[in-house]
Amino acid sequence: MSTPANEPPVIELGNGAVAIAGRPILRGIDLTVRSGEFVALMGANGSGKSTLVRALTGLRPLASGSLSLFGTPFESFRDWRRIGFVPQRGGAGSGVPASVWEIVASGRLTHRRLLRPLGRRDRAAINEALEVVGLSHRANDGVTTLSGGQQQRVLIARALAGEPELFFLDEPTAGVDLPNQQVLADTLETLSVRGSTIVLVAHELGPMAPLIDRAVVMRDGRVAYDGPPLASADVATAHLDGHHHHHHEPERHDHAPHVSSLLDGAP
Ligand SMILES: Nc1ncnc2c1ncn2[C@@H]1O[C@H](COP(=O)(O)OP(=O)(O)OP(=O)(O)O)[C@@H](O)[C@H]1O
Repeated sequence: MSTPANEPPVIELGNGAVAIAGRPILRGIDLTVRSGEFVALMGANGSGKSTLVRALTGLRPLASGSLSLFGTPFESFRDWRRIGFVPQRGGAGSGVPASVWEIVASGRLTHRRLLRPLGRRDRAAINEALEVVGLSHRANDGVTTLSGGQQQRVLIARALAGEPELFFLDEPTAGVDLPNQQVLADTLETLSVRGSTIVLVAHELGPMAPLIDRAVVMRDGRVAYDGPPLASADVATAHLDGHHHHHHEPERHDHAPHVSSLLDGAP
């Protein structure tokens, strides 16, 4: 996924800080993500991963710092269809039992002109998204009749239907069984090979480990590590938690290995 040198970063956050109810949650965050990168955002519970994703998607305001998306300052950014967000599962499927197709179609709404029915192109995108996650045959079923892992795939299909260039996924494999994790990993690989930029919040990478270009490890609301994925991300977390009380200078790393070379078994 080589990027033309003149292309602006997809995400550029400088010295970002977030406070919730007056309490500092994130501090001094510098994060640059380039087009086509597959970044894993890791770290212990409560280290600030979800809060960072919310700040990057505008769901949580920055107390200070500068944020640009696709080279546009956040304040003037309007092109939200370029961004897909798969939230942490949790309540998905509770309440109104929408059908799988309806949930996925909701991800297409930003493309649709106001009050116009979905067009042929919209339907094609919705159906393709269902196919990618392997749920075409469940399109008309209520989401509540699906397993947790399948519901997670519905949420990914919803983001896919919008055909975004940048995907945020918050813990998509939490509580998902291994076969479903593998389907998720295959889906993300497809997206990555197509050139999508992916920011994945994950506690454990599991079958997604070989896809990652770069790991960003959060600790106490700061970036404790930014660099090539280590042999085991759990080692990274354990290492950082166990021995270091001061955060590391982030390690810059602009030449991420290609997904394909990782899959070929290169280091
Ligand atoms: N809405 C909120 N109100 C109060 N505190 C919050 C809120 N959201 C997050 N926090 C606090 O901010 C800190 C970071 O939380 P965050 O959810 O970003 O961490 P995380 O790394 O994503 O953890 P997890 O893996 O548990 O999702 C935690 O101390 C949490 O208690």
